[in-house]
Amino acid sequence: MMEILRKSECIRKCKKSKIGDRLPGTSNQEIEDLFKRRKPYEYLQYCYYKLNKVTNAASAAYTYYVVNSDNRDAISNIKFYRENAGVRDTEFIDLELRPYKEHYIRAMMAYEDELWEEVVEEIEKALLEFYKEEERCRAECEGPLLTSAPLEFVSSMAEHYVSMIKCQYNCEDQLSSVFPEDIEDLLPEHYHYLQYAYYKILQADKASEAAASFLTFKPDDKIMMKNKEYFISEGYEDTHKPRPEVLEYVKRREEMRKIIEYADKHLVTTDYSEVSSVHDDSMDDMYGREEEGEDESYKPPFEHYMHKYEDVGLKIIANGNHLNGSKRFASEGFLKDEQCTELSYMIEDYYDNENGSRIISISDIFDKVGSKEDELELSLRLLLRSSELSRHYMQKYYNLTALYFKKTSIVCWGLSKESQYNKTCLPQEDGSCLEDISQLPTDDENEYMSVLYLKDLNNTADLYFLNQNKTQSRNVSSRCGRLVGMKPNEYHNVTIPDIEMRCGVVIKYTTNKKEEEKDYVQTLIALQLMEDEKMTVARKSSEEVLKELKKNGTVVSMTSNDLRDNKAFVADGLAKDGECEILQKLVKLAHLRKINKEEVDLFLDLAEKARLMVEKYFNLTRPLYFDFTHLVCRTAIELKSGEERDDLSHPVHADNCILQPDGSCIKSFPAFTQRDYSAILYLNDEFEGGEFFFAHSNKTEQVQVKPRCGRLVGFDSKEFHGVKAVRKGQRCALALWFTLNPNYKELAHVQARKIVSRILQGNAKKDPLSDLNLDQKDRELRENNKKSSESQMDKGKKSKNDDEDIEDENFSRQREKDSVKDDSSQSVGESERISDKNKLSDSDTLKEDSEGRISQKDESNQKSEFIDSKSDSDVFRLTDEDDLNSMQISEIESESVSQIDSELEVETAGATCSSDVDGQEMCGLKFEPKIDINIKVEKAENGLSDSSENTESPNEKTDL
Ligand SMILES: O=C(O)CCC(=O)C(=O)O
Ligand SMILES: [Fe+2]
Repeated sequence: MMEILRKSECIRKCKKSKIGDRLPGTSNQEIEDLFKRRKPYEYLQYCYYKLNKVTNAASAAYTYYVVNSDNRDAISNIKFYRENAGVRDTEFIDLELRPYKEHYIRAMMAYEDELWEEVVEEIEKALLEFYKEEERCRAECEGPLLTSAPLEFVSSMAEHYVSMIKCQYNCEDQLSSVFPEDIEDLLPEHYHYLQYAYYKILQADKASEAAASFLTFKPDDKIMMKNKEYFISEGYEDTHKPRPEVLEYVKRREEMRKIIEYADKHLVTTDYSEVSSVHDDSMDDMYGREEEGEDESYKPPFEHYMHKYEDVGLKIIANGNHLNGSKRFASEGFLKDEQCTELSYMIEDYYDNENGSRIISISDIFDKVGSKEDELELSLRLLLRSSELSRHYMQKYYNLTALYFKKTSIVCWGLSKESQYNKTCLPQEDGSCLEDISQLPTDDENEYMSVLYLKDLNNTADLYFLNQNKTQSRNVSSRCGRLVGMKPNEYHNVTIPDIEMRCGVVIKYTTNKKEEEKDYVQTLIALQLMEDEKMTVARKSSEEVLKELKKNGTVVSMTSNDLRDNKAFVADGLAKDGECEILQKLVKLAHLRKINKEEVDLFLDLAEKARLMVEKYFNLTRPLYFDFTHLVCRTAIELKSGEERDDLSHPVHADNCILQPDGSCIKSFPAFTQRDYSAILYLNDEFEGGEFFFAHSNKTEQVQVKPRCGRLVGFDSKEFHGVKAVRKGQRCALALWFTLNPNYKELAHVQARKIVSRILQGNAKKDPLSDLNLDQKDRELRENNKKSSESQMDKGKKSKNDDEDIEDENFSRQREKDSVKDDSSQSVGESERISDKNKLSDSDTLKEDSEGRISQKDESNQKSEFIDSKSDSDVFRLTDEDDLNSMQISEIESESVSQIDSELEVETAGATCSSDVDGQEMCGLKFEPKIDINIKVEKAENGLSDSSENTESPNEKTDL
């Protein structure tokens, strides 16, 4: 077969040099995805229903529900079949549940109950079935191939063969979907369980064999290596041998992998839009290229991690095979447009060096921060966050155990034209020039390098990678958020653009801790010190605000004790009725682009009060920062008379981790791990439903809180909670997420505060955002901002009683066992990426979180994914420049209240349809089995909306 692949490669080369590359073909991906999502069952259940075959319909509906448990129709259909069609629980059968899954699930349950014999029995059965299923899957790959373009015989064969192998290789991943999510390393996991269960039932020989089998899949697993030592020391060396089926399986996969790798390297069809071959070389390096000094031992771990990153928007667009060298890749999705702009601003006032490049180090930037207002500081923090994300990604991509920053800088080319005239300069990504490509440093095996581009330059300033002979190059264009990874000694050149500058964050990394960049670490420390200083000043004014709150009747009405020991509290009276009304209008008016400064000021003021309450109640020793703030109103869609809903508007989730089916919550990428505390300030109670509740890890309800104007619920972001559906009326709330990590400070918040303070002080400019980045203005603003935060704090004070001291006791009354977590080690930016795609394993959590981190252009999608589709939501956030700019308009237009009210009426009355994820309009829901709408309630087998412990709304009992 290898011979055929080689021949095919040869024919392609010939054709390509004469005729050019063939166009990319159409893919079956969409259809495959639909099947993966079990879409046909949705139709099937409807057809069965129409044919009056209710039990079959129920099973089809259930099969669909298993992987679409967020889907509104899937849920209401199950409910319908159970409650209206009398289908019993036992009759809901997952038609896709294969025996290997069933046994595996049973084994998991037995494991929970520590029934070791049963674990062994079930896992052994699961294994048998798994191998059978895997074989079946491979056999199915041998079907006909839908080729995209007519090929000659040899190439057809090669293409067919390779796609078959790829399909077969994929079988393991396909089978790894056991629950709705994939289980990574499902097959090895079997042996892990087996090893433990055999050990528990004192069959150490079998346990030792299972351990050896597991290690065949994962030879570096530390725990299992320890176990191995144990078994050997206990005299089970003889039995420490992998099972034959394991050896066979692993060997087969390795062979398949090699073929795929070869094919990817030599039979690749170029994607014109992303990576293109610039000048094709002659035929002479056609064979034996693998011997050309490329590191054959290197295998990018695409299989697991990299796919996970793709799911959250970090997508590999070219790997080493596409780029002429094994240790090169290009991925994208690392920065949003506005973040690129933000980072590009930072480098404007620096100078070029004699090469014509501009190299700005982290410490250069930090030096400027000292004398500037917050924006530069926040941009620097963004730089640190995105560098951290790049580091994290590089480490995973190259499968390294540790990777440290060695040199971090922003490098730009093209501001000065000098280098253009300097013919001896071969510009490099790190800002240096080579006279000759052979001058490249020799490989330092500890060193890696990445470039994160900040500009979209349409093929005018590409990076060219050369092959070992320097005869053939591949290029990657500069695009905002695109990351290129390489070894620093890779042969490459940069093209300098004609008119614009070409900028990227260039990082050199090292696997050697001793070489870690001091500047980077020192900058982090210095930023922290700055923070501490600022906080000392801020503390003073915060005491004032808290006093004021107390005086105005804000009370902590429920503490952790009243909230089933959740690390949480409820406070009342934080906002007055009039204030709640103003904020509700703000949501509507932002929508209509008519907001004014007082409203935004109030928004900021209340957000700040909420922040202080949380800080105070939890007795935090470190400051809390706004991570994300938004105002959201949900309007229920009218149901027909007789219709009821008992589902959830926000499914049970935690705000900073991903709730797993087993009740654990994974606090790691890609969750919003930086979020430490959450708070919701409610603005009204003229609606039905919409109760907030804390929940157990199994998603059942613990205790409810009924929203009302001025009521604040504050809690540790790790607490499980949810929101019941809004059945009637409109529910408005200000939702706030806080972080202890200043690197996640919300830039928009700082900017908005600045703009408002300027306007409030009568300094209004025509375009308040236009000069935010100018030094001089910044200095001026800094002063204003200081004053304004004080003035904001004083706002609304009528009389001041300095003798009245805050009773700290009430705030700190519920001092929790849990200490405040330090998340500063979390890699940044990660979560921002997630938001863009809503694709995590536990979609509930993501949906919640996703709202927080989206760029404006994504918002329409995001909103519709996130919201309860039986309600319509309006959102106001500070991240929209247009909204902030429109404050100017409202100053001039100055709306009358009656006008505003009539607009509101019109809007609310019209809000009876909502968009689903695909943007389709859905109106008038009926209780008939349906397809294509989303909502979330409990799994069918747990009983729908099984809310157990409803409590009354809380009483006011503790005085501030
Ligand atoms: O609106 C609420 O009461 C809570 C919302 C929430 O939990 C969230 O957005 O994460
Ligand atoms: Fe939440």
